[in-house]
Amino acid sequence: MEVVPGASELPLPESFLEFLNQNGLDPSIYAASHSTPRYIRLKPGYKLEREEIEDEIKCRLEEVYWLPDFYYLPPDVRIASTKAYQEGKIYGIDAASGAAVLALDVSPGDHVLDLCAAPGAKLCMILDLLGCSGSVTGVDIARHRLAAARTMLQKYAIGDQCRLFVADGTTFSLTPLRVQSNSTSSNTEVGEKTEVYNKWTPQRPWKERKRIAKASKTFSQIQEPELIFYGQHSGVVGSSKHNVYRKVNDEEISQFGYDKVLVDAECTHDGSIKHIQKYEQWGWTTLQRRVLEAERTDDLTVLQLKLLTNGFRLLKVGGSLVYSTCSLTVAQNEDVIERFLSECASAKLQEMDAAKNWPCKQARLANALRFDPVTSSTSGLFVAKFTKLLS
Ligand SMILES: C[S@@+](CC[C@H](N)C(=O)[O-])C[C@H]1O[C@@H](n2cnc3c(N)ncnc32)[C@H](O)[C@@H]1O
Repeated sequence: MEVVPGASELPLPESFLEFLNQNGLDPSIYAASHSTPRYIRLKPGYKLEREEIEDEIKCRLEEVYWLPDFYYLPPDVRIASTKAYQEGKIYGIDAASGAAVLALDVSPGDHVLDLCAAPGAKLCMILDLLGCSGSVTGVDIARHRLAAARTMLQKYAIGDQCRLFVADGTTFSLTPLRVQSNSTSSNTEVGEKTEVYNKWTPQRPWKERKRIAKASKTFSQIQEPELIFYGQHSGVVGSSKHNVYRKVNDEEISQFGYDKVLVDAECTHDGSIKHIQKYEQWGWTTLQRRVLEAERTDDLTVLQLKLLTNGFRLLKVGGSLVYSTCSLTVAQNEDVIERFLSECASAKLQEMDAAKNWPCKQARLANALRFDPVTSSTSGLFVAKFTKLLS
């Protein structure tokens, strides 16, 4: 496949330039990609170690003026081999991703759902913002990716209030464990032995390991979300399986659903030039096949709408949902949102209080925002926030 040194000064393959063209995106938005800084976030409590960390990585950590606890470094600085990273004092996370999490406005005590959680950078930030009450439920359809998120929780020692489910976010239906339901829709049989969750341990009994191995091969046949991690204060320990997997009706969800939901949807990743550049090694034909084919992008917009709709269904009245993608196409963002708003009368696009001084652009819809490398010096990201009205 011919690779054209386009207006972006990056060797972008012809098919990607064509994809940009078809979606009305100017390749020059990537012109600044080589100089886009590397961003890190300091784990709360480690601010005083900033100088020590600077000595180790041999450069200054410059504060991101519009995003608390975020710093930027020259793009070529590597952090993976540093002690600060290995000891879990710093996270590598793009500032635009940080903005999407900040837009959620997480408060201590919130019950938060992260519907496309893996590999977990935003999940970690949500947990850091949560304080010591409330819970976070992370869901992802890709088991190996969610297992990587679990490793991150352990590395940063922040999993105490978190539970992770391998599940399809378009049908996931479990509410946070605060539901005090009078529901008669109990599915516990009279006399059924009540199994209660004990402290989570990575050692799974043989029978369960066998079931997991089978399940990971045939996800499409699994009906039930698979709990692959839960922290001591996630609400799971001491709860019965019946309670964790209890089905609740929509009326109960409007009262006891999640306070905040993040739908960081699967997308073509075209806003993240670092992701696209990985195809230089994987092969540009793989990019064509996996990302750009029209059939795949059509399926994606259907998936995005389903994820958004289901995430919103699980939100309680008065709660907030943030929808983000690292695509800059209108089809995966504004079009999905417009369709969703036309189908869901209780959804209202909301202004993002945190966004007052963010260096981003207004999207085609009022209150929705776009980050791109040229305007924001970040990776590309689309962010919109909704609130749930009483219907
Ligand atoms: C953009 S990534 C999420 C990144 C993540 N929020 C983070 O900050 O690390 C999109 C994720 O959606 C997941 N995904 C795709 N289809 C899904 C579905 N039907 N249900 C749940 N997750 C899905 C993918 O496995 C992928 O991990």
